[in-house]
Amino acid sequence: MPVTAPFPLPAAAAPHPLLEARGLVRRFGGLTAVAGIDLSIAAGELVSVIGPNGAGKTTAFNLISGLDRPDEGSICFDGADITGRPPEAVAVAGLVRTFQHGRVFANLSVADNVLVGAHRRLTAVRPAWPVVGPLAELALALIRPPSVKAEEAALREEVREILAIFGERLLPRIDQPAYSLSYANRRRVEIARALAARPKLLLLDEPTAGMNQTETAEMLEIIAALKARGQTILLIEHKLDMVMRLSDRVVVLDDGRKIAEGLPLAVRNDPAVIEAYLGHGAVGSAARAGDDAPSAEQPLPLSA
Ligand SMILES: Nc1ncnc2c1ncn2[C@@H]1O[C@H](COP(=O)(O)OP(=O)(O)OP(=O)(O)O)[C@@H](O)[C@H]1O
Repeated sequence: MPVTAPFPLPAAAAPHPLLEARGLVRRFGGLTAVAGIDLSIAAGELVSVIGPNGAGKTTAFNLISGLDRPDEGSICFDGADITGRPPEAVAVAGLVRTFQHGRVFANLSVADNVLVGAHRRLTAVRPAWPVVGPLAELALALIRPPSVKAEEAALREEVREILAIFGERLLPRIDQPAYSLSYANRRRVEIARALAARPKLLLLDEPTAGMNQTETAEMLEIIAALKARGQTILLIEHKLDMVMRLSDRVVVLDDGRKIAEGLPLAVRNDPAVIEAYLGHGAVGSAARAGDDAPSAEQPLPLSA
């Protein structure tokens, strides 16, 4: 499914890497969920984070996106220190995420859900006046002068372009409330909303969780097309086929630590990675059987 929308991507102002997290630590009581992780991503890269259940992937995402604060470590994004900053500020900086289980505004239409993502980009209806700004915004929203109407019309057109990325999945439902959508469509709407913010870095937390094979294949094509037009993406994904096909680089977490990082095939064949998924015995028996590692036809048994 081709990405037809030509809407522009924001340019990253910073020298590479776009994101650089160093020494991230997050403890929950006696449990260290993230135990000193470094993670970087350059503009235009697609990096996947994989690892067994409980490895610390979502916790790391929460730290990077401002949903949670690290106990130790620093996060630099596009040249600015965003460590411990709230999610709204991180999103304004250009780092936008989606969630493992998909979050949409159930009573808003598909179009309005996506428009919410573009809210920060409004200028005509959001005068940057101190103190009276919010009141002026309310007045402008009620009066709707031509400048506000023109901005809204342009954004609504952009929403259509973004929805077109998902083929016929969302466009015919543009005015339907999100609660009436299928699970897979709600997840697509969430990604569309993230794209409406024109993120410099898009964090996708298991975008195909709960999707069937056809839906997963479609999502793979969409992510590949986003990548092809230069979108920088950090992806958590359990489906290894997808990871292998999409990633420039793969980071493997286990027990809160980074145990491997590199090109997809190298990571897949890394004994430490195989061990993390299969345990010592499985690596031993694979070697005895003459296999160095699970092959592309015999993927690591990542959980769905
Ligand atoms: N808020 C929390 N309070 C206590 N423990 C937590 C909290 N959030 C995560 N954990 C624990 O931290 C560890 C890492 O969890 P996390 O969700 O980051 O793993 P994950 O790699 O994303 O797993 P999955 O693939 O199952 O989503 C787990 O042991 C989890 O139970």
